[in-house]
Formats: sequence, C-alpha cells, structure tokens
Amino acid sequence: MSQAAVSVRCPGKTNLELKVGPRRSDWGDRHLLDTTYCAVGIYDTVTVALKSPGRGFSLDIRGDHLGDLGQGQADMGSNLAVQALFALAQAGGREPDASIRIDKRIPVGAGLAGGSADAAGVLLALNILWRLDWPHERLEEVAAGLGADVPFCLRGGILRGRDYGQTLEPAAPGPHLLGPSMAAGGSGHLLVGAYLDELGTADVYTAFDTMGGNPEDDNDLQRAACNLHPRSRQAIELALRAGAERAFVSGSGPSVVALLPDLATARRIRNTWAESCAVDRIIAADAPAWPELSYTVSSDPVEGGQDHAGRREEPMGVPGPGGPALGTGRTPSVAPLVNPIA
Ligand SMILES: C[C@@](CO)(OP(=O)(O)O)[C@H](O)COP(=O)(O)OP(=O)(O)OC[C@H]1O[C@@H](n2ccc(N)nc2=O)[C@H](O)[C@@H]1O
Ligand SMILES: Nc1ncnc2c1ncn2[C@@H]1O[C@H](COP(=O)(O)OP(=O)(O)O)[C@@H](O)[C@H]1O
Repeated sequence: MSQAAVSVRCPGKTNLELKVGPRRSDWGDRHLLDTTYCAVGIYDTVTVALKSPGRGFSLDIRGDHLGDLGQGQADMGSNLAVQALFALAQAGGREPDASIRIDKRIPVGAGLAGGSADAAGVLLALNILWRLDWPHERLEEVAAGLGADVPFCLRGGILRGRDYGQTLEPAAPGPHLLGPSMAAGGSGHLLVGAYLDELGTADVYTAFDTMGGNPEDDNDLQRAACNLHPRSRQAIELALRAGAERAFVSGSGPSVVALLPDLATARRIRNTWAESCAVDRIIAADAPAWPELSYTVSSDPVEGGQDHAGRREEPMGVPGPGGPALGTGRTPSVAPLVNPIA
C-alpha cells in the first residue's frame, strides 16, 4: 500500500528589529510589537503522513540538540507541532489521525522560533494532505492562535510583524537592519551563536517590563536577555570587535546573530567565539530563507516517519500566494529581500 507524505524544510527566524510596546489585555497580556522578521537558513524538517481513521497521532522527534524536548517526560500534546495538527483539524473539520516526524536542527528555546517553525510546517503539510488548499491568509488565522511567530513561519523571507507579531506586511529594511552587504543584494551570510541554555520567552518579557530596553539596541528585549544570560552580551561584543556588520540577540534569546560582510570576518568571529567559549554552538546560515515542501509517496511505509527505500520525492514550491506555484521546484535560493504578500 503506498502512502503519501509531505515534508517541509522549515527555516528558523530572527528579528532584525524588535520594538516592544505595552502589554495588551485583549491579547492575553502579550506586548504590542513592531518587528522585522527574517527567516534564516537553519531548518527543521517536518514530515507528516495521514494515518488510518481512528489511529490518532504519533510524534517522532530526532536531533542532537533537543533541549527540554529530549527529556523523556516531554509532553507530546504540548508540542507546538501537535497543537498545530489539532488546531487545523478543528478548523478544517478533519480528524487528527496523522504521524509527525521532526528532524530538529533549530536550537530549542533559542529565540529562533523552532517550535513556531515546526507548527507552520505541520499546517503547510496538512493543507495539502487534507486537500484543504487554503491560501496563506486563512492558514494564518489558525497560525496566530498557536503563537505570534507562526504566521510568519508559514511564509518566510523578510516581513514586518505588527500587533503581537501576527499581522504581516511587506518590509523594506535598509542597510541599517540588514547590514550593508546584505542590503546591497548580497546573499546574507550570518553566524548564529547558540547555547545549551534556554531562555523562557515569558521570563524575558517580564524582565523587559522591569528594566526596559537600550535605545541603541534594535531589539528591545536584548538588554533583558543579556541580563538573564550574560554570555550573549559577551558574544555580541566579540563579534562586533571582530568586524561583524551587526550582532544582536535573536528575539527573546539567548542565541546571538552576527551579520557578516565577508568570509574573512566569518573566520575571525568563529575563532574568537571558539577561543573565548562565548557560545556553545556556531551555526552558519544564509538569509533570508523560505519553507520548502516536497511530496513523498512511499510504498509499504513504516509508521512513525521512518525513512524508506521506496520513496519518490517531488520538490514543490512555497504554497499559495507569496511564492512560486506548487510543483515549480524549490524556492529561489536568493529571493527578493521583500517577500511580497500577494
Ligand atoms: C519573542 C518573540 C519574537 O518574535 O519570539 P522568540 O524570539 O521567543 O522566538 C515572540 O514575540 C514570541 O511570541 P510567542 O511565540 O507568541 O510567545 P510565547 O512563547 O507564546 O509567549 C510566552 C509568554 O511571553 C509573553 N509575551 C509573548 C509575546 C508578546 N508579544 N508579548 C509577551 O508578553 C507572554 O507572557 C506569553 O505568555
Ligand atoms: N516543536 C517544538 N520545537 C521546539 N520547542 C518546542 C516545540 N514544541 C514546543 N516547544 C516548547 O517551546 C519552547 C520554546 O521553543 P522554541 O520555539 O524553540 O524557542 P523560542 O520561542 O525561544 O524561539 C521550548 O522550550 C519547548 O518547551
């Protein structure tokens, strides 16, 4: 028996700018935000396949750096990928009988929206497997209920996020935000300094309420994140001293992003971060990035998303508006800096 599955390469995200306003009780006490999201080429791969009716769901997470996801007692039901399955099942009138496999590479609890990326991957995959064929705008309504970053993670690229981050519109960040080389149309090479430590997003926002942000920082959460995780401040200072065009905490942190003018600078930053032990992992990535879907038909598949010899994989484009039509092949590697919303 052949089984269809959809795999989505889901990029993580950083915030080239993050301005934080007051909390809003009508948004569950979340802060008002004005942010410039940028998807980065560190990918989780989410593979979803439908299961026979009544078989329920399964979740299989693999990777070397799973943070609190790797602990035995990690509650599968609270995983954002599973929450996305149930949210779309309810919105689309389907039964949540599906297997989800996540091959994680996005550091967990890092400010890189790994959970949001996985949730977006599940929504994109089920939109195809359940033949909903909803446009992004309709998927974004479900996504916004899962987390502020999930609507952006459906699209990728570089977009402005307002309200609590879920309202998206085109962004045209200048050299100040992208760094001159990326703004000049170069493919944005960047380094991410990641940590075994995690920072709770709620803790960082609470610390922000107390101490505010530094006016000279583009990320209002940076001061709070560095106060909670001083190694991040050290990594930023070392990267700037080594020639980074910009270096900043990614979202709620603790990971640090350094924008690079050239490969020589990349080498200098790698060396200084490694020698100083300012970070635990160094990940090179390009930006911006976009979700990449592939449709796999496996014969005699094995439950739980195991790889199988009889696989035939067809790359697809970014589904719906804002990207190539389905089946036109992978998204462009260097796409326009502004990812238009159609
Ligand atoms: C900070 C950002 C920047 O893009 O992402 P990360 O860097 O963590 O990935 C986002 O605002 C993360 O938004 P979201 O993904 O919805 O945060 P959650 O983890 O669901 O929220 C945890 C808690 O953080 C606080 N929170 C979250 C968002 C917001 N705009 N204001 C808040 O005050 C709330 O107390 C919330 O209960
Ligand atoms: N699929 C998932 N991937 C990563 N984290 C997840 C996932 N599902 C739930 N989580 C929870 O969300 C928390 C924040 O994860 P993540 O999105 O990686 O970080 P951040 O919100 O800092 O960008 C994690 O500590 C984890 O407990």
